[in-house]
Amino acid sequence: MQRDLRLDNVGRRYGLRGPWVLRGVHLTVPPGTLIRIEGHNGTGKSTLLRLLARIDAPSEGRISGAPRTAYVPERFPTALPFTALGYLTHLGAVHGLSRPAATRAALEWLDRFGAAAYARTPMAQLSKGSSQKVAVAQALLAEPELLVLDEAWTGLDSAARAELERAVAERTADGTAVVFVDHDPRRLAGAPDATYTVHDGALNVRTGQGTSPSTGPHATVVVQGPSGASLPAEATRTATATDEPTPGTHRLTVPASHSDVVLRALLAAHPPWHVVSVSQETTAPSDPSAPSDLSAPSAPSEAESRR
Ligand SMILES: Nc1ncnc2c1ncn2[C@@H]1O[C@H](COP(=O)(O)OP(=O)(O)OP(=O)(O)O)[C@@H](O)[C@H]1O
Repeated sequence: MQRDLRLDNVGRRYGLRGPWVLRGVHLTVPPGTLIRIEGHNGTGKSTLLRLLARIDAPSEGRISGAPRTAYVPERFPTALPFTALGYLTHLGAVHGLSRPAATRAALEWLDRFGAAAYARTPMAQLSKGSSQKVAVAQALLAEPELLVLDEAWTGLDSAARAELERAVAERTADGTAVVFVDHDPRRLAGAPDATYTVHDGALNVRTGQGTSPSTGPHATVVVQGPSGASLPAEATRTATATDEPTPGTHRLTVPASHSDVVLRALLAAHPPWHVVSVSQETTAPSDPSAPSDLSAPSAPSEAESRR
């Protein structure tokens, strides 16, 4: 099965004679990549994400590839006749988990997002924030190959926002492709492999945001390993830069939102790597003016919500 999702010359308009919302869109989403989509209101970001999630079809052009996909829509339907746990368990079963495994996974995700107390609350009675946690949990539960997040952070409290950033970092390190839209430019700053802008119906790659992103908070992790050992693949894949200042001592620059995942990979290696220091820079990695010690990645700050 082809796991790369590919859009070739894709166009979408609503209605036979409606204006083109998107036209001539070419995009390939390889496994393990993190892609940010930005653009002004109403430019077609959600339209593009619905096409990527394959819940909408293009009016012209072709979409190929069939990764197992999970999607968090901009507006999650809450009036469902289930409890939060019942809904997630049902979806887990749809995704092929046994019922006990689905229940276990559902409870784990609700717990990670601080919503375990609402497991048995009917969906229709959940607050906006709690139902957003269910929306996010249903997508992560599926362990997808492609995760499509349409403003999934909106409505979450700061702990849950940080948890979702961690979950994205874990998924991409595991080979899941993640495509997201978020109104906060600081969301996963420095982490995306590519950023695209939707403008006038076209999708343009934003220059200066290639495989070595230079914006956003980064952490510098210094580790020492067994002599001659290579860094774990998960760590090198996530790092935006690595070097070996002295033999056996490696320095990795990683997006702050991904530092947990890198540390876990280093500590779980056989034999484990020795972590000498972790420090966070709150500005671009090239700016040496603001380093500060860090034992755990800080929660991202949130721009004022549009809604
Ligand atoms: N189901 C639909 N039927 C008709 N028009 C639609 C439909 N969905 C979107 N549109 C129109 O397509 C255009 C792009 O909408 P879309 O929601 O994709 O933009 P967006 O960039 O995600 O906007 P926002 O940032 O406000 O969420 C808008 O003009 C919108 O009115």
